[in-house]
This record gives sequence, structure tokens and C-alpha cells, in this order.
Amino acid sequence: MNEPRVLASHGHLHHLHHAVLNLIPLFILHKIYFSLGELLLESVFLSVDPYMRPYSKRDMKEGDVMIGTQVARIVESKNPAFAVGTFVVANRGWRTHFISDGKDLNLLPASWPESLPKSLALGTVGMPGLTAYVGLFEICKMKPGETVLVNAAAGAVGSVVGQLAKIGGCKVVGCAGSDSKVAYLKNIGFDEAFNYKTVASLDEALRKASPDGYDCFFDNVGGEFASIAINHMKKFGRIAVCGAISQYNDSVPQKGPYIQIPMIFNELSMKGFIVSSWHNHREEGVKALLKWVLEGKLKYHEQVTERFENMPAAFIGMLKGENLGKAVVKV
Ligand SMILES: NC(=O)C1=CN([C@@H]2O[C@H](COP(=O)(O)OP(=O)(O)OC[C@H]3O[C@@H](n4cnc5c(N)ncnc54)[C@H](OP(=O)(O)O)[C@@H]3O)[C@@H](O)[C@H]2O)C=CC1
Ligand SMILES: CCCCCC(=O)/C=C/[C@H]1[C@H](O)CC(=O)[C@@H]1CCCCCCC(=O)O
Repeated sequence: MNEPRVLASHGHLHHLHHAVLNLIPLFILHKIYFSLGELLLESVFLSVDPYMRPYSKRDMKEGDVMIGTQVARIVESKNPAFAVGTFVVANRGWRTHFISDGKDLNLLPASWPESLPKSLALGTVGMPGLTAYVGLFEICKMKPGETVLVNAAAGAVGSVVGQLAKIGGCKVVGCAGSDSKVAYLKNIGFDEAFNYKTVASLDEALRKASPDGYDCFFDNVGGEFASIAINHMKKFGRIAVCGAISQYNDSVPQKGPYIQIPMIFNELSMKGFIVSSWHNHREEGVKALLKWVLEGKLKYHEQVTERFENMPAAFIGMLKGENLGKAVVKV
């Protein structure tokens, strides 16, 4: 898509304020750029996700449109396959409006009930929920009766990990960065939860929460926490390396303790994964997540920031731990 089609993007926000962008007459722009087979969409909810930090640091230069996904509504259609008013998930970055030929859009599941916020397609019933699903069932190969550990547990991925582990018949231990997050974890069914920022010793807290150790460790954080947790794994334990948020802001790579000795002694398996590589599990995963949400077995919380111009604040806030559940922006 050519740059003139960008109606608003965070890369340009220094120069063009959102309020001004909204005044650009849409009919002029789409008369010029909007062709047969194309759709004009408006973002309704945008996602802020941790991956935006490492990927933008590595791949982007100043002035680029910030990467990201949105739930968007079709406002004009010159494509008979897409009706005006349809909601889709798109991967078009931080934009209020965009044009698509429809090939890069994912429709919300047909069974999506009116009662459910469409923003869940960016969270519990979207990419983060699928990450929990794939990480637990395919990477950790979690079995009933096992003990599962998850960090960043009150966030978008972690809160689903804990609840799926309970649905799967496991004991679940989680940690998070505030007492109110810990209370939330207990509320949604975690067996044990602690505040990793205030415990006197992470080692002690992990031992106390599960004296026999952990079969599965769903690691969202990496760094120091992961280095300590690896020593609490049971024989043949499995570690899903999902994220390393404690390292995303580092300009100098951290030097950690080395992991070979506990891996060998306990014959551990450790596997990194990117959920988009598991797209063949997408349909089954979304269906299962939606079903559990509708049955009340999978609870969700969203941290909703109002207005597009607050995207940077929502993103920085999420990296600082201000979100409970999935951080989204409502345009
Ligand atoms: N591999 C994959 O395909 C995917 C990986 N991920 C990864 O999963 C992880 C969680 O993502 P997501 O659920 O969307 O985000 P969250 O909703 O969990 O938000 C991020 C949370 O991380 C915690 N955090 C921030 N900095 C630190 C730190 N230094 N140490 C410990 N915790 C920290 C904060 O919670 P707190 O208050 O508890 O500190 C914050 O709320 C990320 O690492 C992300 O990159 C996500 C999606 C897909
Ligand atoms: C060291 C980096 C670890 C990042 C882990 C993470 O959070 C991965 C998230 C991916 C998720 O599985 C699905 C995605 O789309 C995330 C990667 C996004 C890549 C952005 C590519 C740029 C673009 O959209 O143009």
C-alpha cells in the first residue's frame, strides 16, 4: 500500500495531530485512492503488545508506521465479498483508517456473540490467547495432575495460561508485579500466586509455592526470574520460552547464569516458539477459547485506554506493568 493511503500513523504523529487527521475529508482520499475490489476500514480497537519493542528496535527507523494489529470495521466496500459493517482483525499498524484488498484480513468467527467485546479478538480469543493455548498444549505438552508455573501471569498471555492449566487439571502457580494483580490471580483460580517485586527471595517463593517443583514453566519474562526458576524444575520438566520482556529494553545484553547444568541433571526440554508459526492450530484454538469464555471457564480482563492519540501512553504503560489483562486502545 502506498504511503498516501495512510490516514494516520504514529510515526507521523509528531507532525500531524490525530484531531487534524480526522478533519481530512475521507471522501476526497477514497475517491482518489480507493479502487474496485478494495475496502476502506476504520480501526475500532488497537492492540499494544510487548513484541512491538524488540521488533521495532530491530527493524524500524524513525518515521516508519508503528507495527501492530487492530479490530477494524469496514466503512466502504468496493469488494462484493465484504459487506460494510463487518468487523475484521487486521495487521496494519498504528492507523485510524486504511485501505485493503481483503486478502490480509481475518474475519471474526461467525459464532462471535453480540454480548462479547470485539476487542477480545486481540486478547483472550486472539493472538495472546492462542499463544497460551499453543505454549501449554503443544510446547509444554501439559498433562492433568502436573504443576505449571507462569510469570507475567496477570497479563494477556499469562492470565490465559493459568486458567487453561486449571481447565486441563493442573496445579498452577503464577507471579505478577503488584498485590492487586496477585489478588486477581487468586480470583481467577490460580492455586498459588506471589508478587515477584516484594518477596524477600524468588528462590524461596518458588519453593514455598510448590515444594516438589514444576513440571511445566511458561516463561514470559526471561532474565533473572527464568534463571532461578530453572533450578525448580522437576525431572523431565518442559519450559516454553514464550517471551523475555525483562530483556526487551536492554541496550547491553544481560549476562546470566548458564543453564546447562540444571538442564542436564533434570533432563529438561526448553523450546522457544512464535505463535504465528502454529497457524494450523489457529482455527481449533480460537474455537476452544471462545467456547471456554462463553461457558464462563475462561475469565478475561481488559485494560482499555481511550483514544488513538494515547497509543504511546498505553504501550509504555503496558511495558511498565500498568495493565491488568490485555492492554488495548479504543479509538
Ligand atoms: N512467542 C510468542 O508467539 C508470543 C510471545 N509473547 C510474549 O509473552 C509475554 C507476555 O505478553 P503479553 O501477555 O501480551 O503482555 P502482558 O499483558 O503480560 O503485559 C506485559 C507485562 O509484563 C510484565 N513485565 C514488564 N516488565 C517486566 C520485567 N522486567 N520483569 C517481569 N515482568 C515484567 C508486566 O507485568 P507485571 O506487573 O507482572 O510486572 C506487564 O504487565 C511477552 O514477553 C511477549 O513478548 C506474546 C505473544 C506471542
Ligand atoms: C525477542 C523477541 C520475542 C518476541 C516474542 C513475541 O512477543 C512474539 C510475538 C509474535 C506473535 O507470536 C505473533 C506476532 O505477530 C508477533 C511478532 C510480530 C512481528 C512483527 C512483524 C512486523 C510487522 O507486523 O510488520
